[in-house]
Amino acid sequence: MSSDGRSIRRVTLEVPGSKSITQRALIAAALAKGESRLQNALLAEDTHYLMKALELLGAKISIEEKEIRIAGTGGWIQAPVEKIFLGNNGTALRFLTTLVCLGEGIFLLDGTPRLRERPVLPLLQVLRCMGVTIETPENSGCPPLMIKARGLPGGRTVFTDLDSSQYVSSLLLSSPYAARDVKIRLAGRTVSEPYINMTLQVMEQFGVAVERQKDNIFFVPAGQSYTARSFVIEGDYSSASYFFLAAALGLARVCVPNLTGESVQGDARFLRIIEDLGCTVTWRDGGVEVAGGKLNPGDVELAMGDIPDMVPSLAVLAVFRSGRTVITGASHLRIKESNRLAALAAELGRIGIAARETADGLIIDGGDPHGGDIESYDDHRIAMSFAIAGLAIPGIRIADRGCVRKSFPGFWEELKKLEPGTR
Ligand SMILES: O=C(O)C1=C[C@@H](OP(=O)(O)O)[C@@H](O)[C@H](O)C1
Ligand SMILES: C=C(OP(=O)(O)O)C(=O)O
Repeated sequence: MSSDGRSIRRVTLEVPGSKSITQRALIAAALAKGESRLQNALLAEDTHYLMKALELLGAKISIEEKEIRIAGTGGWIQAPVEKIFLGNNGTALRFLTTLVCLGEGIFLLDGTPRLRERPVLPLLQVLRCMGVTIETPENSGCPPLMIKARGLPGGRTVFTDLDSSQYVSSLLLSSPYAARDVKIRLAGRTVSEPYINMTLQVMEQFGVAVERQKDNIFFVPAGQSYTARSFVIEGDYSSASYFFLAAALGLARVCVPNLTGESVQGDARFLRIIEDLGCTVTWRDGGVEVAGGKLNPGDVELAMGDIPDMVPSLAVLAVFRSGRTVITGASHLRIKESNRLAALAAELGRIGIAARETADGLIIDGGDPHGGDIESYDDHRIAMSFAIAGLAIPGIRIADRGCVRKSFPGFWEELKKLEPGTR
């Protein structure tokens, strides 16, 4: 029953395979020798850019019956004549920056104007210290990158005060093929740490051992290689968060199949957050069911540094709570597909919600939202989170709906199941 006594219908909503696991599995499979098969992989703009790039680097990839088949390179990376264009795929840009170092020759990595604003400098500095020659012709520490590769030398490295975990994942993923052992130490602040754990898990699943000598020290022995395999990818928790949000707002009881409670995906924590805010979460039949509708009032503060992609979903949830929601630890949202802190503050303002950007997050006072035209900033997560607000408030229109193609091309189709009057 909803708070006004109406019974709430149950809706099953499907999400594609995890974007982050798919991209790691693609890298491991492309470096392995022999054929790997990825089932339930994400087929979306980001993964298409990565697959196209891996083909240019020598992997053979085909998609048959939704299964991705990859004949790996065995670590022999070829230098393409053309430049490698990655759209606005930050993960692929960072992962390939180290991977191309395994080859010999000149590699050019580039992307959209927004990708050209997304930093890679901390990773470039580490690779340069190892002896790799890398130029950023725009002299910005951002793409386009020109990498003159002669194999990855390896050695000891330190990353200090990370603004992206993707640099660490990048170095970890290619390190088994380095000339020497690689030892990585993380100093100071780390963000998005669950993604590093995910990298370690996928490496292990493809047969590579990484020694975690301390929480912040990783040792990858040289002379290892990935083993080609069949690999099943679990559902994407980031994509599922929009449907959990819909359940939290009382739009339906939402069941999402193909998710496990023991996932390595950090974004699974969004379920615990909404549980604490008053939702009920039940695990059944290999999936999860969320019921909500009555959110606990009062002020809350949430540190989101580990799960940055959940901030848009949480920000929209905050609109519908009475009380203040303070989001901290999220300054790295400024270097995502859009400057997500600025984008969220601006768009919440357009629907009548007081939201203020802070040095590392947002302060949002829940209230009485009204309709409005929402700018997407070519950012899938802004479009998808406000789309849920649009089901709860009349008169919300989302500009550039197509930007969801980056991670969830079927989003709007799936969302129709939540529209009033559909069964
Ligand atoms: O490694 C990954 O798959 C990702 C890491 C995170 O980025 P940062 O580590 O840059 O925060 C996350 O925001 C991104 O969507 C995917
Ligand atoms: C930040 C994201 O992706 P990427 O960094 O790979 O562009 C995202 O999907 O929210």
